[in-house]
Amino acid sequence: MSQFGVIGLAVMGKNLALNVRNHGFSVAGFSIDKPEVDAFAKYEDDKLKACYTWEEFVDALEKPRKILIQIMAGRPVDETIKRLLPLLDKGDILIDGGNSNFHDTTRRCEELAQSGIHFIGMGVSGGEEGALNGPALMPGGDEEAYNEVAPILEAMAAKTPEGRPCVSYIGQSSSGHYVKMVHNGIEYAIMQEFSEIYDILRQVVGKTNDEMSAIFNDWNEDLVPSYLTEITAAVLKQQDDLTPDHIIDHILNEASYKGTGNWMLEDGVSLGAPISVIAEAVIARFMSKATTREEHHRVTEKQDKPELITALEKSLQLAQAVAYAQGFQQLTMAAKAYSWNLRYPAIAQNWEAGCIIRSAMLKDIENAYENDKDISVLFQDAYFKKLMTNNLPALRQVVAVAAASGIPTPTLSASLNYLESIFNADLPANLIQGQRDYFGAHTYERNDRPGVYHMEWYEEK
Ligand SMILES: NC(=O)C1=CN([C@@H]2O[C@H](COP(=O)(O)OP(=O)(O)OC[C@H]3O[C@@H](n4cnc5c(N)ncnc54)[C@H](OP(=O)(O)O)[C@@H]3O)[C@@H](O)[C@H]2O)C=CC1
Ligand SMILES: O=C(CO)[C@H](O)[C@H](O)COP(=O)(O)O
Repeated sequence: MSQFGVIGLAVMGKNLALNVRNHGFSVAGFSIDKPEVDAFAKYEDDKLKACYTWEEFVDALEKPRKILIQIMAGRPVDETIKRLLPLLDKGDILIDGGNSNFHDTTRRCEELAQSGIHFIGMGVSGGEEGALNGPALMPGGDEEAYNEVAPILEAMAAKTPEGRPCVSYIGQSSSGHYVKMVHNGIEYAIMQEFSEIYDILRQVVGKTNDEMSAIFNDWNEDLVPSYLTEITAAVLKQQDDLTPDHIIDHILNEASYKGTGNWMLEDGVSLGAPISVIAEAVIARFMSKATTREEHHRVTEKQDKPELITALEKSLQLAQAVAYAQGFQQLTMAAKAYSWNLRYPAIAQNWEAGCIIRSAMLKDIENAYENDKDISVLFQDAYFKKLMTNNLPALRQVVAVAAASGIPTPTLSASLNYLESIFNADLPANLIQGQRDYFGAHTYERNDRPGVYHMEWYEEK
């Protein structure tokens, strides 16, 4: 009998199953796609079983069954649960490891609780390589069920540099999938920040692909050590296999998306979360498909100055911190709105290895929330306040240089505007309140006395 089951044996499911097996647990795998099962069967041994029918799969599992569903999110997950339910027993545990929308997970938690099936909505990050060698896992939902599967999840998860597993119970209901959604929103933001820095390096500083690759490699050892820095250097260096050029110069500049970043924005809007950088990153992907591609005037004078390259590195470091800060800010607002008891140091720890947004900075974020779990803005923490003070002049300089050169910097500019606004007691929203009260009698509050006021701005005609 197998200790763990995986449904869906595409890139993620197959590698997660192999990961479980490689950590000494027996695993059974099933997919509705026969070629996927055939490919999986090639790994068969005394700890790995490939199953060709739903019944064979369910019967191969030890009770209570522990089943990871790793398939395309959306309706396929509901269809799979519907197909499985008659074959399961009360007390069995279902884990949805796909990128499911958290609203679907909330509903599934409620529906499955009524059937006596324990349900865990689990965010998974790390791509193909992470799935095999150690992903970051973000499980939420039934805590009792989490404790049952924790030994397997902890064994398969990535480990932080200190050897701690990148998995822990996130919280109630759909909070695990919510945290994965926020992870992806941060991912969109940091990726867009990299692309803007790349644009300035090539257009304004005039660096070649190999030079830019070397610069990102240097930064990976310096102020911006992260997986995304590492792969940016690798992507820029890669030769094309169809032409003598670098592949980057032949990749169409339209960014696709499956939607998790968009979902974060949708919920951010409903919560009133000031996630401007993530919003700009989502919209930048839309813009990459919407642009007319007509050339406009750009200042072409090159500025190959070491000071500008240093300013770009400091800007990227600070903008990356803003992306994380906005993600955590939305998490704190969601925790309040949805009554989740989220542990922010544990979430930062879960992201320290294995996932796409892993970086050395996450340890500093873990420390910040360990020191004060109630900070509403990451830059209230002493370490991040100092980072902001040190790097803000560089970010101002970079945004100004880009603007003067006609280079769009939606996320770098939004990062700057966030920092200029978030500690600003003098924002001009008083004028907006005056206008609202003028045209719509919407009332306003005063800064010198309590209460709600309305001004008779004009005489009625
Ligand atoms: N790829 C990545 O880097 C990451 C992916 N994820 C998430 O993990 C999940 C799996 O991703 P990935 O491995 O890339 O594969 P896909 O997202 O491409 O999903 C393919 C799998 O879903 C199965 N499937 C589709 N429709 C159904 C259905 N109606 N019933 C049962 N199975 C169905 C497919 O079977 P069939 O071939 O028959 O259609 C196949 O096994 C997704 O939710 C994805 O968002 C999470 C983190 C990273
Ligand atoms: O979850 C992931 C990484 O963390 C997946 O790779 C996801 O598909 C990335 O999002 P998008 O496809 O929208 O860029």
